[in-house]
Amino acid sequence: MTTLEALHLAKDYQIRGSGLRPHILKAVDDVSLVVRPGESVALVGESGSGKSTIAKMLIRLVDPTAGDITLDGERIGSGHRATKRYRKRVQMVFQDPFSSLNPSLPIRHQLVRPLRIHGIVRTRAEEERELRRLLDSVNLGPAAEILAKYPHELSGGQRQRIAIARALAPQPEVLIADEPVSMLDVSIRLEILQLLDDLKRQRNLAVLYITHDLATARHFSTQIVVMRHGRVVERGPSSDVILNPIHPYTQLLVRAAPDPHSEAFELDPERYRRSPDVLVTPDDPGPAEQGHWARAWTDDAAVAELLATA
Ligand SMILES: Nc1ncnc2c1ncn2[C@@H]1O[C@H](COP(=O)(O)OP(=O)(O)OP(=O)(O)O)[C@@H](O)[C@H]1O
Repeated sequence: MTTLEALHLAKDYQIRGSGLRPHILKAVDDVSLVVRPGESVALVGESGSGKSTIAKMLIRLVDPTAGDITLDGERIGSGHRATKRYRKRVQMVFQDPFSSLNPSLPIRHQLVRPLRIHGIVRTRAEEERELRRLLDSVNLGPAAEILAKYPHELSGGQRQRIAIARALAPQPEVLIADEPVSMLDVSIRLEILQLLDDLKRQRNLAVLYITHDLATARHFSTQIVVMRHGRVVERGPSSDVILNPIHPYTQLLVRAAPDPHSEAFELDPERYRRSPDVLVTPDDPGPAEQGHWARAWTDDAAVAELLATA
């Protein structure tokens, strides 16, 4: 199985404001991290700290200004073939299940394409078997019914399960999940996170979990990496970072979230269900106000489809 490593990654953007001289924004500045098989690393930090830019570099949507990305110690080559080989091994689940699926294609089509393109299936019989296996793995069924539906006929949670199934179709070894539940109704967030956790165990996946939510970061990840203004300010085993934060910024994040010694941080599912807002941090305005979080690149179903198929 595969270890994904980012070494001294950096991304600069040139910013041109009206009346201002162009300047360089260091969106990501010298970030290194390792995600090992069967392990989940949570990347946390407030809006604009550079988390999504790291995801975009790791999935090869954006070229780093500096630094390296390696799989099992090997650098990633450039060009279409190398990118396709890489994306077979490293897949991504997007934030917004309402726009990451192509609205004009039935679910069958959206799952079959990555299976065929990455050579997972060759015959019709294999196709049917693999489609059912994929739907089973995300707890969706009956298969014939789901496969015939269009995205608008599914709930947000069902769509995110399909998006996860599509990411799993190439049989990746690394999964990057960028705020995978923040657009979903609070009542189903835990289910989807539990599903990702189960899949991680069953498939020995290396998972990078990007989130604002310290409680789920602690519960679902072995390590937490805290980012601020493009840099890592603290990292360590999840419980250590949450219960004994060292950097003042991490202390601030933890203070702004529910009491780390409280049940909420233990992520008791019963309590979560009874008071669904208990895990909503100040950075997380809730599904109704999250429109602005849906960035153009995650909004674009074509990008999500491209990642699964090329
Ligand atoms: N294409 C771009 N051009 C210019 N600046 C960009 C671009 N993409 C991101 N940025 C800037 O880079 C910084 C990091 O953005 P990024 O989206 O990575 O943060 P984030 O931590 O993922 O935030 P959020 O949690 O809100 O998604 C921000 O200041 C953002 O405005």
